[in-house]
Amino acid sequence: MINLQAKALTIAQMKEAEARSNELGVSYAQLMENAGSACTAKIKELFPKLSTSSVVILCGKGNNGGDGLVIARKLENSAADITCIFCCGEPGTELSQKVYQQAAAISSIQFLDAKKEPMLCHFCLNQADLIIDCIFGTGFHGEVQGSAQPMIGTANKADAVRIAVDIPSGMNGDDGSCSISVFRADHTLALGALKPAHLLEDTQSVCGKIHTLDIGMPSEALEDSSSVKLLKWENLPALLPKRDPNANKGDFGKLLILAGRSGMGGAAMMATLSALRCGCGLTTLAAASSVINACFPHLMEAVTLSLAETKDGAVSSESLTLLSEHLSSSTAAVIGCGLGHDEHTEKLVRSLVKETQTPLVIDADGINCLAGDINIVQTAKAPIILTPHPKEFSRICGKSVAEIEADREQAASQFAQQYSVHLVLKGHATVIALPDGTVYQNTTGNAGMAKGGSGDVLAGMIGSFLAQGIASEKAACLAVCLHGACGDRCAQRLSEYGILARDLIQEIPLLLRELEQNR
Ligand SMILES: NC(=O)C1=CN([C@@H]2O[C@H](COP(=O)(O)OP(=O)(O)OC[C@H]3O[C@@H](n4cnc5c(N)ncnc54)[C@H](OP(=O)(O)O)[C@@H]3O)[C@@H](O)[C@H]2O)[C@@H](O)CC1
Ligand SMILES: Nc1ncnc2c1ncn2[C@@H]1O[C@H](COP(=O)(O)OP(=O)(O)O)[C@@H](O)[C@H]1O
Ligand SMILES: [K+]
Repeated sequence: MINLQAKALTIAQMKEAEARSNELGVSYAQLMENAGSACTAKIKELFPKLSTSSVVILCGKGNNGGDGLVIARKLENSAADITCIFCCGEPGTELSQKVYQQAAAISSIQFLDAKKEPMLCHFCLNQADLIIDCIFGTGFHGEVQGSAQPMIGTANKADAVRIAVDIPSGMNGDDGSCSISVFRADHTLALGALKPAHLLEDTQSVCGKIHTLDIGMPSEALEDSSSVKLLKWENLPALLPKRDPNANKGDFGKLLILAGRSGMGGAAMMATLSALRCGCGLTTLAAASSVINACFPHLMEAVTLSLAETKDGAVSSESLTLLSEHLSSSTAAVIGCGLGHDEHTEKLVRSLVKETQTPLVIDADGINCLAGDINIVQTAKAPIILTPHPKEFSRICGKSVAEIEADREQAASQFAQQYSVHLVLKGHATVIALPDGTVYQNTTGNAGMAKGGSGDVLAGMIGSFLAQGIASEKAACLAVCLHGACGDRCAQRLSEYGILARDLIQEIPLLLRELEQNR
């Protein structure tokens, strides 16, 4: 697994991360102290008028309440007055009791109990300039009950800035479901990492603006979890191997690209040129004879293999033996870009996928040729990377495009695990899902790339890295993120409207140069 920071940690994973931090020497008490410090710094930044302001901190009896008590202590000299309201009785955990003792020693902090002095609590909330919500965090379940409920009600109506610590009280951190009574925040300070609820569209009006705060958890504690990992440009230098100075072309692999029916020569060319630009030793384009004739003058560095063509311009299944031979002497293959889909190509593709042991990237029509019975990928002998866009994915996974788009990571991961393939689900924030359940989400790329040809470029790039012996996971991550970065650079220069897929190919060597320098 490539070690990257997780996009979001579930509550269970967060608890694991806290336990690992503890094992690595950052104690629970230290984490709470750090959380209080990080929140205080962010609150000062978000609320510069603090020195003339009344601050109310709503505290629960768990550790979220403990965070509130640390914040009260740390804000002591910065605010005009500070009131802590215990909404569920006095602190109940060992940690929160300890920080309560420390806060209680400061005479300027007022402590109220919502059950015993409700009128005074409502009054303070109505007078407050800033309300900080520390009633419930990751330990919340069910519906808000008891005195917490009216406190949240008054806080939500008060003319104050509202800041929630970790999770707005009344919201479930995993699924974002909300109690009838939920604290409505202008800002939410996510401690250590985002929780899944922070990322949901439906919860944005409850969370307000979300800020993720570093609370000093060691990066190993956060990285080591199985949730979605963000793939960023900064991660790429480590994925690009150094080329051996003594190497020859045979050391950088042989890629076979089976692409291009008549009329789709552009796709074949695009995949071939991008493979060449990504450093493969020898790249062969196998395509319908009319495509080879048209492309040949533009592919000086590639080997071409002219295939028999049907009267409709498709690659004929007669080429099976020839292709099998070439495939067996290749170190990787890309199948599908502009290949077309008819009975000939289907027979050809299915036979190759069934027999070969050469690692495959299957794209576009290659995927369509398998859609009739996708179980073939499960029994295939070769490692397979599938690169569908959502519509192609819909044909092989049995879900509608809307269902896929509703949770792209989940849909991709389920498929990758079920069929034991690497799946690259393309589109905005391309998802890379591995058979072991690991999921990456790409952060590069833009809508300027939503044009015919961009996907062919990506297929060629993945194939090229794969042919050079880079493992499927790294080859897919490297190519996807680099491809998106090429799109971003091109958009800066040429606008999202004006970029062409061929511009992405020209950008590849420039960005590879930057990666080589940053390695
Ligand atoms: N662990 C660490 O190292 C660190 C943790 N940190 C902080 O701790 C937070 C998690 O703390 P936590 O686990 O104590 O849970 P928390 O959210 O405070 O609430 C639990 C309390 O609420 C109660 N309760 C729940 N639902 C209820 C309901 N519907 N109505 C009424 N009561 C209800 C529940 O009662 P019970 O379920 O036990 O009956 C229990 O008493 C986390 O979000 C972060 O802010 C940071 O400081 C960093 C270090
Ligand atoms: N809005 C977007 N943001 C980022 N990348 C995008 C966006 N739209 C498309 N792309 C990328 O462009 C490529 C388009 O591929 P695809 O849909 O297969 O097109 P084609 O096969 O016609 O080239 C994919 O790599 C995809 O991730
Ligand atoms: K909270």
